[in-house]
Amino acid sequence: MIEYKNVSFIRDDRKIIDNVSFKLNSGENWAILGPNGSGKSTLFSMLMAYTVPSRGSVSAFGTEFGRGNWNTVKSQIGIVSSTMDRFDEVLNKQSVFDIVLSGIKKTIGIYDEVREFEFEKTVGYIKKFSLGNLSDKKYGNLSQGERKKVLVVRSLISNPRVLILDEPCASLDLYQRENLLRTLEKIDEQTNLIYITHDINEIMEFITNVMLIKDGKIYKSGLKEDVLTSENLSGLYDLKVELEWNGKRAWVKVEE
Ligand SMILES: Nc1ncnc2c1ncn2[C@@H]1O[C@H](COP(=O)(O)OP(=O)(O)OP(=O)(O)O)[C@@H](O)[C@H]1O
Repeated sequence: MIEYKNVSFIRDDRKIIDNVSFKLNSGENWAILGPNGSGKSTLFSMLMAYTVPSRGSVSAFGTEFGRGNWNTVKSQIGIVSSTMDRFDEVLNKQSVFDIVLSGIKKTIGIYDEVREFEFEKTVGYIKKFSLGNLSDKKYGNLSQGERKKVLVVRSLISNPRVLILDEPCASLDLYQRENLLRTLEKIDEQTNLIYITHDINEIMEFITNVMLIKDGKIYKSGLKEDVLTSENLSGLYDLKVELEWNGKRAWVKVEE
């Protein structure tokens, strides 16, 4: 579905992304881990054309970036990241229902006539993702966790083939984090996730593959069980850590 071939992104003679090759196949959900500034957001912002590779090629759904209509590709990719924060002023005044509905229209705000099937689809998504109690509330009055959830559902309503979640649980308390993770569990299999995080504990059962990025390079990548090991994480963070599994989720202990 998505393929990066020998991709580099160079700024001021610095290789921010260094010769990355990566393939996301249908049915896979990837978690992306790496130290601050390792290039995680830059790597995947290429899919939204926020960043253009300096070398190599990026393809999605059979179209190579720069050689086909990337707007058609982008219409099949959703993203929830802090880049949405710049729309807060507009979003704050809107109801949760309208924000979810605007995901069908792919606009910030509703400007066109709403057709009945669009209204019904929104009702369905509000119900499926348990947003009924918030539906009439203004976005500006929601908690951080509720806001993130609304933005995720807004992205999902356009049935993206790939959804990029860039640190969706950052700054959420434990309760709100778990609530958001439960929401992600309800996502259809047709949507493949790219889940960027700093927290190993957020890597849920639905994550099938993991990529570890260090200094713009892939440090390790593959099946979750193979990549998430004490040895790999110790090397990734230059810190002696021990990974423990509690059933289906893992967490790390830093060794003294
Ligand atoms: N357009 C650009 N021009 C110059 N430097 C850039 C550009 N885009 C990203 N960088 C730099 O590239 C590095 C990687 O940034 P990026 O945000 O991708 O890292 P990250 O792994 O997502 O970090 P974090 O975990 O802190 O969010 C940073 O040092 C950043 O300042």
